[in-house]
Amino acid sequence: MEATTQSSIYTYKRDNLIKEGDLVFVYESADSIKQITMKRGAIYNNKFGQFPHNEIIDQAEFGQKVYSKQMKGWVYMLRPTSHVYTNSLAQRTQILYTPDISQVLFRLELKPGLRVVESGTGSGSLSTSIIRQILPQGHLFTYEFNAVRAEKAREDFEGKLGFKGLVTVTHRDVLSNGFLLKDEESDTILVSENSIDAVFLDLPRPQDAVEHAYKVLRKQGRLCNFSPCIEQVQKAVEQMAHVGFYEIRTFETLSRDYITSHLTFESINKKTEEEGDAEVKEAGAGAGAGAGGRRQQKQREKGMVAELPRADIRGHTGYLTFAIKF
Ligand SMILES: C[S@@+](CC[C@H](N)C(=O)[O-])C[C@H]1O[C@@H](n2cnc3c(N)ncnc32)[C@H](O)[C@@H]1O
Repeated sequence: MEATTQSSIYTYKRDNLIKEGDLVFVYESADSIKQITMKRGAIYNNKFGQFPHNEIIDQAEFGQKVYSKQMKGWVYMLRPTSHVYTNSLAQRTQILYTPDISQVLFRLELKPGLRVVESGTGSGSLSTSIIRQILPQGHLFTYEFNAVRAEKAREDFEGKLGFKGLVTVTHRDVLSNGFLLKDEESDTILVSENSIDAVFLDLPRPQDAVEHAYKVLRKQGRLCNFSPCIEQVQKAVEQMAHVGFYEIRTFETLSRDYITSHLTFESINKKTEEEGDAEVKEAGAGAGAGAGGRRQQKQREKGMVAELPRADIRGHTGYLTFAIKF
């Protein structure tokens, strides 16, 4: 892919330097990642102090640690990726997360050049991953019946994410009106019967969208439905079989995260002496205070690295049902 002057969620810049207009993910900690667009004169503020954009633009690189003006702490300036975007977007609805998104991209066999239909758009979490998978020649047609969400998604995709020309957001109730689509201005047919490679559904009463999906899918096109409850799955599956889908299979994705932690022997020993208890203290991951951060760095060197399961494991999100049109 060509180098560009603006880094969007899909362009890969060979030049690693952060420029004005670049979308940057500010990593404060694993649980706090903020999106900012670099603008001369602007200042990013957090608990560590001020981060003037002027001191970052044309000076810092993606992946670099940047200290606040007051030297009270630091953040990492990260390049945009789908995973980080999903974990930092403005949530307007329930969203799909990486474990489910991975299954969807893989089992729908999405690849560059494909034409995909999605409904509802929601917060655009899945949409961004689909677009990244099918660019540069593919296209996503995404439908959302909430007018405000449709407009916000259009703004995000065409503005800060740099997806103009790769996605069409349509404000529509797809259960009543289906997916056939025409550009009224140019009178061009955008979505016709048998013209789509994959359809993804994430909306209430999916069974009422199944026939619409069948109509626009080409032969061997793939359908995926995401439903949080099994009763909805049963109705959708019944309808899929009824309209002529084959290879209908449902999956539930359960994923256990492990966190890489730096454990300090110093803290283990101190605790043992004080309490006779070998409790382990984490030296802390991610951003930290300036002097404190350097102290932690030294402790880390003396400690060990361990993989610990997250306490707050994400459980059931929903069921993914896949089917093929023959
Ligand atoms: C759970 S959200 C989708 C989240 C999305 N998959 C994501 O990852 O960000 C469901 C969306 O479907 C929309 N929706 C519900 N019924 C619809 C319909 N009949 N036609 C179009 N969109 C609909 C809702 O407004 C809502 O925004």
